[in-house]
Amino acid sequence: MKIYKVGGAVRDRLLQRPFHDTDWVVVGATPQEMTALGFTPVGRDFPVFLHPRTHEEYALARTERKSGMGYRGFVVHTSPDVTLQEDLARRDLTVNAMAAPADWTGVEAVFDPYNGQADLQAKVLRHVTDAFREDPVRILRVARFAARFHDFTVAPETLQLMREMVQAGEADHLVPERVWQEISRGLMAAQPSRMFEVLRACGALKVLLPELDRLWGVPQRAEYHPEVDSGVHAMMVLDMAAQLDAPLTVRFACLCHDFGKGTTPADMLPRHIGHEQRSAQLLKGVCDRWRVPNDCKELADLVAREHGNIHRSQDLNAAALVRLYERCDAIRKPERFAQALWACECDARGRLGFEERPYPQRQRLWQGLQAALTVDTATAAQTAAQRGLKGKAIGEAVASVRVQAVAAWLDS
Ligand SMILES: Nc1ccn([C@@H]2O[C@H](COP(=O)(O)OP(=O)(O)OP(=O)(O)O)[C@@H](O)[C@H]2O)c(=O)n1
Ligand SMILES: [Mg+2]
Repeated sequence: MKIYKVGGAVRDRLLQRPFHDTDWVVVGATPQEMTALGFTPVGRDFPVFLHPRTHEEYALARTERKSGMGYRGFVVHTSPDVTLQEDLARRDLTVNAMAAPADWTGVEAVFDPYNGQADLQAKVLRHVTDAFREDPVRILRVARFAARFHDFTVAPETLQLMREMVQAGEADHLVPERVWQEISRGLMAAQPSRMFEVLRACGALKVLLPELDRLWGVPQRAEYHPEVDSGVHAMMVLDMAAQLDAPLTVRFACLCHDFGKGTTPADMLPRHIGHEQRSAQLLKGVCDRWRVPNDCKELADLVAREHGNIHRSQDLNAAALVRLYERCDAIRKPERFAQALWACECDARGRLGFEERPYPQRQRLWQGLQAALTVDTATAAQTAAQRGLKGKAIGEAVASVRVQAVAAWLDS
C-alpha cells in the first residue's frame, strides 16, 4: 500500500497558507488491511478510516459513479487496484486534486496530473473532470472557495457546468445541514460576498436563497444608500462584517437583515417602510429550511427587527433608550445586544462612500446599557413591593429606576 497527502493540505501548503488538518489517500489497500493496522472505519458512504494515533482521515482510493439526484446519489467503487490518478479524477477542483508523498515537506514534486499547480499560479478554480457533476455540494464548495481565495476566479467552463447542474435540478436536492455547513464556512471567509456572487452567477442562489437573490435590482433611497441596489448593499454589509472580523452570528445577521426589501410593494419604492418586519418573517423561513443554530437565528431576528431603530437612536431620551433595551432583551442578554450593535455598524458602513464613517450609535447604546445594568433589579423590585406595588406595576417601577440611571448617565 502507498499513502499520500491530498486535498487542502497540499493546496494550502503550496499557497503558503496556514496549515490545517491533513487528508490522506491510501492506494492498494483493502479495508481488512486498514483495520489490521489499527485504523478505525468511520465512513458511512465511503471507505474512510481514522489513524489510530493522529485521528486524521485516511480514505481508500476510490471512484464514484452517479446513480441519482442529490448528495447521496452515487455509487462508490473501491478496490486495491484503483489508481491514485483515478482517485484524483473524481475530486472537485484541480487545485484540490494534487497528491504529495506521505513525508512531503512542501518542496518535493507533487503528483499533479490535472495541472493544479498551474491553476494555483493562475488563481483559477477549475473542475477536474465531468465527474464534478456527481456531487451538487460542490456548487457550494466552489462558491465557498471563491470567498476564501478571493483573488481567484471561477473558470468559465466550471461556471457553465455549475449552471447546467442547477438547471438539471441538482441544487433542489441538497441536504439542509450540508447547505448550512458550507454557507456558514463561506460566511467566515475573507470576502463572503464572493460566495453569493458565484451562487448567483450559476443560478443556485435563486434556488437556495431566493430571499437574497430577489434583492438585486431593488432600489433604495440614494441619500442613505449611494450604492442604490439592495443586493449590492447586502454584499457590502457582509464584507464589512468580514473586515471588522465579526463572528458568524453577526455575519449571518448582516446577510439577512434586509430580506424584507425584496418584497416591498413596487409603488412604495425606493422607500421600504416596514421592511424590518418582512425581513424577520422571511428570516424565519430560511432558519427553518436550513436548521440554522439558535444563536444565529436569534441575533438575526433581533437585527432584522431593530436595525432601523438602532440607527435612529441618536436622539432618544432615557425612557426611549430603556424601551429599546427591553425590546432587545439587552438587560438579560447584553452580549447578544453588543453583537446586534456590531451588525448595525456593518449595515451603516456597508454603503458606497460610507465605509469610513463613524457609527457613534454603537458606543452610545452600549454605554447607556452599562448605566441601565448598574440598577440592581432584585433590590428595585423589593423596594417597589414594599411600597405595595404588585405584578406588572413592579416591572414598571424597576424600569423607571433604570430610566433614572440612564438619564443620570446622559446628563453626566
Ligand atoms: N464534495 C467534495 C468534498 C471533498 N472533495 C475532495 O476531498 C478533499 C478534502 O475535502 P475537504 O477537507 O472537505 O476540503 P479541503 O479541500 O481540504 O478544504 P478545507 O481547507 O476546507 O478543509 C478536497 O480537497 C477534494 O479533493 C471533493 O472532491 N468533493
Ligand atoms: Mg481538508
